[in-house]
Amino acid sequence: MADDTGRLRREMDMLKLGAVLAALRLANSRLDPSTASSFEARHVVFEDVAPREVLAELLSKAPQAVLPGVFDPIFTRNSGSEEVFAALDPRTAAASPATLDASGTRQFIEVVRRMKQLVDEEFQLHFSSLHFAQLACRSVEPPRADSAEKVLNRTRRRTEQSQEDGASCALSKEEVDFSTHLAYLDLHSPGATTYRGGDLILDDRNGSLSPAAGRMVALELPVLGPGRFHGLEAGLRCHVGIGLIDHKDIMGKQIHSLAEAEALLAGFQPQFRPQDWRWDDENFERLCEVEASEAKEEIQVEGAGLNLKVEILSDLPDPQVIRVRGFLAASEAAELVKLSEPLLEEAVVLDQRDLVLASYRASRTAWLDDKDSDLLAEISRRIEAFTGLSLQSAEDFQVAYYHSKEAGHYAPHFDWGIETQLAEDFGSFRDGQGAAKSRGPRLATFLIYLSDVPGGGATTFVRENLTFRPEAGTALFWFNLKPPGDGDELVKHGACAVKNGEKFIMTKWINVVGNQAVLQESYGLPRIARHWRQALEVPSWRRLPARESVRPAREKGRIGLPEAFPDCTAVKCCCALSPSRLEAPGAAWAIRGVQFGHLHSATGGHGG
Ligand SMILES: O=C(O)CCC(=O)C(=O)O
Ligand SMILES: [Fe+2]
Repeated sequence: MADDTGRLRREMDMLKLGAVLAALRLANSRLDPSTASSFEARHVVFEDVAPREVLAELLSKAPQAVLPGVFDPIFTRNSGSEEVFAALDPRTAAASPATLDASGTRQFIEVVRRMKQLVDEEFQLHFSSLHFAQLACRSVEPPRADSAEKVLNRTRRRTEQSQEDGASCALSKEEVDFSTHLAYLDLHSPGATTYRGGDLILDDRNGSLSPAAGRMVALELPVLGPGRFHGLEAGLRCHVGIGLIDHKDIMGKQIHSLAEAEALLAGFQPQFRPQDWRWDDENFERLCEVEASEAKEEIQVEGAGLNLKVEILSDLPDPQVIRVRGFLAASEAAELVKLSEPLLEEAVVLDQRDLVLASYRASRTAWLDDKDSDLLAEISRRIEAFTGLSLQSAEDFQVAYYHSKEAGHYAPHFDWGIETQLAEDFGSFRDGQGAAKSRGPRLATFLIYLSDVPGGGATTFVRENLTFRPEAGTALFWFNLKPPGDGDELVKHGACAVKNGEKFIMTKWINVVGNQAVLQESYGLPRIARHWRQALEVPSWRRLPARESVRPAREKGRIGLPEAFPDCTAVKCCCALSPSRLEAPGAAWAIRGVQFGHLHSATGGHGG
C-alpha cells in the first residue's frame, strides 16, 4: 500500500498543476457596493489536478458507492426537487471498502489530500482543517422542466431566506461550523452521454465556470453572501468536493479526517467519537477543579544516562500523553526560575499571523537559549535522548510565569501553530546570519513544571479529560500533529487560573524539520506514539499493524457528523455567521478582491 501511495504521489507531483491558472484569472474587479449582498470572494481554477486514470477510476465507481444523505448536516442538502444528491466521505469509504474498493478509497483520499494542499498553498492558509470532503454525485432525470433562469431565481430566494433565518440561528450558536474555503474537482466533462449544465455560478451577475474533467475550482467564501450554484440540467455528474476551515479557533474540527481514513484503510481501528466540541470551555472549568489524573500504565525507561518512570495517561488510538516525574531535580528547576525571572515579559500569542497580547493568555514569558547556561544544554540533551526526537529545528525554551494576582491562565488551545510568522518576529528564532530558520509546525510539546503551585494552575486536556497538577521537575510530553502532518484535534489543552501563589513552566516545542521520519513512519496510524518499552537509545515508533481484515462498516449516522444543533434545522444553519464576525479585525476570512470567469448563461441548483 505504501508503494501505491508513493507511486500515486509521484504521478500527481509530476502534473503541471495550476498551469492554466493565470489564464483563467481576470483582473480584480469589485461589485457595486450598493448590491444588497455584496460579494467579494476569490476563485481560482486549476486544471489537471489528478491523473486522468484516477478520475476515470473514481468516476467508474462513484455512482454505486455514493449514498444519498451522507453529507455534512450543516449544509443544505436538497438542491431542488429534481436533483438527487449522494455523497461519500473518506472515512465512510475507508470503513467499508465494499462501497468503494480499497484502491478507489486510496485514490479518493489522495485526491482530497492533493486538493487541500493546493487550496492551502493558493490561499496561504495557516490553520486550515478539513471541514468536509466528499465524493459526490448529483443526478437529474428526466431533464429539468424549468428554465435555467427560473431555477436560479428560486435558488437565490431560498439562499437568501436561509441566510436570514440562519443568521439569527447561528448568532445564538457560536459553535456553528462553516467552511472558509471550498474546492470542487470535476471527475468528468459535460457531454451527450454524461450530463448537461453544472456550471458553477459564483454570482449571477458576474460569471460562471463550466465543469471539465480534471478541473478544480477553489473558492474563498464570504460567509454571508449569495449562494454558489452548480445545478445540473440533466444527467449524472460526479465530483470531489472539499470544504476547509481556516481559523485557529475552529481548527481541528476535522470532521473528515484523512488521517483517520488512512488508518481505517490500513485495518486499524481508531476510536471514533462524536466530534462536537461545544463543551470545551465548560470541560476546561470542570477539569481545573478535579484531582490529578491517574496513569493507565507505568514503564521504567533507561538509557542515555537516564532512568525515569514514564506514566502513560492516554495512548493510541488517542494522542499519547505522558508524565515523567523527576525529569528535573528540584535544584535544577529552581536554578531555571532564577535564570528566567529577570527576562520575563508579557506573553504574546500568534493570533492569525499577528503577535498580540491576548486576554486568553495571562502570563509572562521569557525565551532561553541553550547557550544561556550549561544546564539548558544538558536539558536539551536529555529531551533528545528521552523523546528520540531531534531538536535540530526546535524553538528556544520558553519559560512562562503565571501569578494568582492576575489569575494567570492560558485558555484551551492547540500548540501546533505554524512558526513562519514567529520566525520573523522573534530574534531568538533566527539563525546566526539572521535568516529565519525553517522549522515546520510544532510536532511535539515537552513541558516541564519549574514550580509547585499552592492553588490552581493545573494543565488540562479538555478533549482527553486529563488534569495535571504542577510539581517542580515533572514533565509532560505529547504530539501536536498526527500523520501525515495534520493538527491533532484531540490535544486541545489549557492552563487553569492560578488561585494561590505563582507558577513557572518551561516548554520546548519540537518542530517537524529533522523529525520528518517520525511522521513518515507513523503513516497509516491514527497518531504518532512511542514504544516506551524499548531502551532509550533505540528511537522506536509504533509501526503500522499488518492489514488482516477489513473492518465492518461503522454504525450509520455516526460517521464524524456533529450532533445536530437541536433548534437549528440543517438548512437554517447553512453558511450563516454573524456579520460582525466578518468585520472583526484580523478575521481569518478577510475578503479579497473578486476574480471572475466569463459570464455564461445561468443554470440553477443550490450547491453546498
Ligand atoms: O501552563 C500550562 O500548564 C500550559 C501552557 C501551555 O499550554 C503553553 O504554553 O502552550
Ligand atoms: Fe500549549
